[in-house]
Amino acid sequence: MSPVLSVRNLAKSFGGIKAVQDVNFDVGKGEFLALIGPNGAGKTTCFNMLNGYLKPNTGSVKLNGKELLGTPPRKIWRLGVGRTFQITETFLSMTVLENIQMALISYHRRVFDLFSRATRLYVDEAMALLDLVNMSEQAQRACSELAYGDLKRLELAIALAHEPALLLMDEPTAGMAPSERIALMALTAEIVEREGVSVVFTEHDMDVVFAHSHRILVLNRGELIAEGTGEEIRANATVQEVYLGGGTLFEEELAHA
Ligand SMILES: Nc1ncnc2c1ncn2[C@@H]1O[C@H](COP(=O)(O)OP(=O)(O)OP(=O)(O)O)[C@@H](O)[C@H]1O
Repeated sequence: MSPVLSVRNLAKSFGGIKAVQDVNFDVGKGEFLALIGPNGAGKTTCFNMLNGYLKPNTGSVKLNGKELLGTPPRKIWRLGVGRTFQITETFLSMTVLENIQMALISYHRRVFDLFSRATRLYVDEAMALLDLVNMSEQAQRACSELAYGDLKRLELAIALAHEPALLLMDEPTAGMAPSERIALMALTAEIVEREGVSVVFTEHDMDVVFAHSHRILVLNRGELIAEGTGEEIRANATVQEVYLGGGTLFEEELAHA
């Protein structure tokens, strides 16, 4: 089956810093792919080139065979590359349901004059999305009252509102307690399976990475140094050297392995 995303020879430098160098990988339909690496490895730079926020020096990024480079971020989003956004202050004052409705209204390019009218739009679709992240019972709650983990689930539902083919999640569990991280990614994995969405995520917590990803890509100093299943990555000597040398979380993980 042809890949959903195909990345070839992707490179980006900032002055003398080679943030990403000659990166190549594919993402299959329904694949849950982790992009890991020590601090400064180039993960965020890679993501920002995939979603159009950063222009690469060289390379090609194709979504279902269509070249994305040179396409503005909003258009890339419309073509099916989604990302999770943090819910900002304004949206925190709205209810959970209203937040999803706003995402749907924006996706369907509906124009509305008064918010009172907007409250009637896309209720069923919004409830279905809330159901997907097990939050339908919290539909009428104000977002400002939500626990942090619930807010993250809501952000996931919002990202799914435009039915992306590929979802990019840059450190989706940042700031969460370890048990919450596992739960959020377990839910994401379940949705990936059920809806056939492809996901690429970055994550510093190796327990989360090994628990749920189908495949792992390892970046170091901008270069892809390894690719494989959790087991293959754990056993990879180059990866161990990079992480042990860097003294990161991975060190603890390897000690427990
Ligand atoms: N806008 C920028 N200007 C200059 N240098 C940058 C810029 N963005 C990233 N870099 C540099 O590029 C390299 C890769 O950074 P990047 O943020 O992509 O790494 P990362 O793997 O996401 O790191 P972290 O895990 O710490 O978020 C780093 O050396 C960083 O300092």
